[in-house]
Amino acid sequence: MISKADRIKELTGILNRASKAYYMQDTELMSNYEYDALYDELVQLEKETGITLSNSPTIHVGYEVLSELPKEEHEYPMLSLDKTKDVQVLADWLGDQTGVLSWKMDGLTIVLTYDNGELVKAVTRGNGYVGEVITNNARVFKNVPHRIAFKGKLTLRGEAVIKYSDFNALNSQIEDSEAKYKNPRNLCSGSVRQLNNAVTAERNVYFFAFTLVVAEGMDFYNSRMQQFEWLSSQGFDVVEHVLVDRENLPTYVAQFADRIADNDFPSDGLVLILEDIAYGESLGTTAKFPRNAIAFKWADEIRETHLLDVEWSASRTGLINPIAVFEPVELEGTTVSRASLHNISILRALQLGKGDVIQVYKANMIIPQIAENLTRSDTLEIPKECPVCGKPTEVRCVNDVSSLYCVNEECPAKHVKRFSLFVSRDAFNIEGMSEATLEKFIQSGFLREPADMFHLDSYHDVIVEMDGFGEKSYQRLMASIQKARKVTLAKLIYSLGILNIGLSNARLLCQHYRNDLQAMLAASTEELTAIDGIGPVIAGSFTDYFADEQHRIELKDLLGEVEIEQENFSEEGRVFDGKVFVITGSLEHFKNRNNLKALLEEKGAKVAGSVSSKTSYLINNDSTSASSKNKRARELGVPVITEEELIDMMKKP
Ligand SMILES: NC(=O)c1ccc[n+]([C@@H]2O[C@H](COP(=O)([O-])OP(=O)(O)OC[C@H]3O[C@@H](n4cnc5c(N)ncnc54)[C@H](O)[C@@H]3O)[C@@H](O)[C@H]2O)c1
Ligand SMILES: [Zn+2]
Repeated sequence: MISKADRIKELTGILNRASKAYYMQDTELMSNYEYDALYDELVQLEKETGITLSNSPTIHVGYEVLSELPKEEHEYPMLSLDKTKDVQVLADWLGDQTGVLSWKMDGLTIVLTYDNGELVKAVTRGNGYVGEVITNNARVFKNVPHRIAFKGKLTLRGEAVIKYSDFNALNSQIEDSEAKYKNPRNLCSGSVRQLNNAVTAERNVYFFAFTLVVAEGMDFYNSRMQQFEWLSSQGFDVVEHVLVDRENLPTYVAQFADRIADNDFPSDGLVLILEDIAYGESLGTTAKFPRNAIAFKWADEIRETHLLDVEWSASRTGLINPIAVFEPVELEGTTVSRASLHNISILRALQLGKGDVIQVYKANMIIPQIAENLTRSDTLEIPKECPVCGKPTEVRCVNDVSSLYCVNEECPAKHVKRFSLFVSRDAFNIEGMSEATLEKFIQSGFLREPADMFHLDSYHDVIVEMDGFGEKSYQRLMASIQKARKVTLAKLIYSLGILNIGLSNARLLCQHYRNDLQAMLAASTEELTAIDGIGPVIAGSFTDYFADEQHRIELKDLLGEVEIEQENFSEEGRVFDGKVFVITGSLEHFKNRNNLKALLEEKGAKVAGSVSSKTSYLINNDSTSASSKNKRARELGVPVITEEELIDMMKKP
């Protein structure tokens, strides 16, 4: 049995490592549930023994500020909040006072300062004493007023947050499943702490005020509610709130709870602050918490169940993720049977084994997690072999987080990227084949080389049983694969993912050889370099790729599956041979720039990114625009034409 003092030391270390990962590296060494439980244990031990180490997380707030952003000390230090999960404790805490109950928003806390009616400063909470200056970023938040009617000095605090809907929309545009953002809080933290505010502007960050710190010369009649009302009148969005007393508190808490599932703004609980400002301030603070406010965290609905298995899911970068599979349980209204275990560190901390009795819950009422392992058999083996390729795995430790990796360069799990290109719009254009689907097929061993794409029908029975699949979606996918069999040679070459061979280079090659693939493959690097537009690097990539016997076999297999569409490479169609175009501004006739570019290239033109003395035409529908391209074109005497004029030119022989 270790002594209490030793346990205090141990817990302080564990919690500090977890905080560092959580706040600074956007990773988690343990669930919030476990963090809070260990934290409570530490608080208890510190109370019993009277020992608090100088680096104890119970007396420090937030994260150390290590970014490249400028730092600034807060005029009024920002503390954390004491918490409870018990409505009764919350009611007792309020006693005979009235309080203001609001969402505890889950983003990044920011302090704004206005002077003479202007936003002059925005600083993050940081470690509570020193934060990062992000004034220019705050200016591009969706709803922060740049000017207000009040001319005195105003300091207020609030939470910068990103909506679930915006978070999901952004993630859906990221094809690479590992580059996706983990949650709106991580995304918000990254978006607000940018060095370039153009990035912040795109992320739709909202700011909700929750504390008025000072408003010079203003009298709020000692009321938090008055302060909130006044902030609204100045143009701020104030966190949604309601005035409560001990009697009606439980009803209001229940009403907030009912709305979590539909709330587009992420929250991780509620905050209760005393309505009486002066009385609240007279209570003072502890080392870490103000005494005039308290946070309420949702008492998670916890269910006991049995761990059936841990699945290991390999991904493109080689990372192998553990997923717990358990006997299905009802949680917050849905049936749950799986929960991510995140990484090896979390898995080891839980000492799992098949058949263990585990407690599961939904974090913030949304994401299934394992809270506790009651039986801790610790018999689970971490696979020594990759579930996909069978080659040895490796546990790697980065920033105190251990994760399992497949180190085999040839592991099919890593081929997802390659197949993503293969099915993309400019290549085989297989609609409905998402990266997630590719990953499943590759993991199951259905896709090893490109030609395999056309044999997926042999796995019909397995595919229709897969998660997210049914007979209907299977048929739809097969139909788009069938459709894709007809392809131009240029697209086929592009689809192979040869280094430096984009679609336009593949087109150049096909044009030059009039689609004669054998001649293309027989050409030497020197011969290819002689083609206009093909340099030694591109030529070298092409010949290197096909010097590999395996690549030639794969190409042959693929050719056996497809029908090459003949293209017209006759000189007549090439009305823009040797011309150089630059496109700027928005387009009306063509869907997008890539479309127009492809058409121009087909007609023999080159499309460049900037105007130079070599430019033949600048395409711009607004010839009066003050854009730099327009200006440069005028300086150089390059004709500026509209899309209409361009279309006319194409018609001419
Ligand atoms: N999983 C891990 O490894 C890990 C590590 C560290 C921390 N954590 C989690 O973070 C928590 C501690 O976080 P914290 O100290 O940053 O914040 P907190 O949970 O103590 O929350 C207090 C802060 O919430 C903000 N806030 C949001 N809405 C508000 C409102 N309406 N009114 C007033 N304040 C509002 C304020 O900035 C306030 O300071 C832990 O309980 C734990 O769950 C997890
Ligand atoms: Zn592998």
